[in-house]
Amino acid sequence: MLKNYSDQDERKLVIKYFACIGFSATALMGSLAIFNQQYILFFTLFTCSSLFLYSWFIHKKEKVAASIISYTLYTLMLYLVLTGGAKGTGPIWIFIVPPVTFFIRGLKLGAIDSSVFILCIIAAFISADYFEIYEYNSPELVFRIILCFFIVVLLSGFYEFFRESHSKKIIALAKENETLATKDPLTGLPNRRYTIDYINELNKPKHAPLSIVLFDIDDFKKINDTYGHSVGDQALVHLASIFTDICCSKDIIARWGGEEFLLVLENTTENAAIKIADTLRLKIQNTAMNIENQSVHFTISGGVKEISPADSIDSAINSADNNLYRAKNNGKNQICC
Ligand SMILES: Nc1nc2c(ncn2[C@@H]2O[C@H](COP(=O)(O)OP(=O)(O)OP(=O)(O)O)[C@@H](O)[C@H]2O)c(=O)[nH]1
Repeated sequence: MLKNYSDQDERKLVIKYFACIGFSATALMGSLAIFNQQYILFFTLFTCSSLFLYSWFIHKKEKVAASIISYTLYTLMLYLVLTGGAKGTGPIWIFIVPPVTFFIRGLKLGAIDSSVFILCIIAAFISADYFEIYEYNSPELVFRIILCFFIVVLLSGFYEFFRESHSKKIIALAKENETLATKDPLTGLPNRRYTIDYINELNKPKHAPLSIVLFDIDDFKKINDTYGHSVGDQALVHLASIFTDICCSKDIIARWGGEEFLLVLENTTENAAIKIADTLRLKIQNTAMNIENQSVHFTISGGVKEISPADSIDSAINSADNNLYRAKNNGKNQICC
């Protein structure tokens, strides 16, 4: 049950933030346009403002919201370049495009959009002149605006590239830390800390009855003493793999510590848990491990306890431990409840 790490939530927030800014800015500029009796400009800004507002209300499909914001912005910018905007100041707004595009569309789509947008901007400047829509008096200024825009695209692209790679490194580190904190490094099974949290989470009426089985390998000290600690480690890995093979995907088998394993069974009564534990016990007894060309058989003992949502987890584990103790005292290789 590893967490799903991504920077998707941050990106959603940035999309909402841009939708809000886009709405406010275009609404304000629209008000100025109507004040200056520029009705076409007012209508264009009012339409853009509505689209920004609409994208703010899109909660689940953030890619759709990002596309609406981007394409609304591109269209508005092209319109401003083509018509000159208010008194020829239209083109200065195009510098908003690169950071917004890279922030909300990501590096790849941002780079594609920015490249296409530069070509469209050049075409818009040429068309404004060719179709006599607006006359830009200084070709040098137009050239410098385009050049400067290109530099801002490069800088925004670099920034997004470093931001994305840094974010990927942090996500990988967080995943690695979570694995280290929740898994036993030898067997790869969940560790005690993770399992306690898991049982607490699971101990709810909808999963009841919940049963646990605490297993302990019989006479494991002999394995270490006879073959050495590293063979003992291999034996633990061997037994862990038998446990995982037999358990259902919804059950969890954890390394509880040393040579102890804990099985957690949701919606399972004590009687059913005993049967499952006995199946595991027999499987382990009958599956030999090859150690130094000898077939070595292991046996396990287990203590079962059914937990109800009102029970404390600590006392349930203590009861399972007491039952395991009885299984050991009764001659090992058995399950007690
Ligand atoms: N190789 C290895 N041995 C471990 C590990 N953790 C615990 N052990 C060994 O497990 C053994 C447990 O010994 P005991 O508590 O005496 O239990 P036992 O020999 O299994 O006897 P019973 O529990 O009475 O059946 C000790 O020798 C520990 O060193 C581990 O991670 N690797």
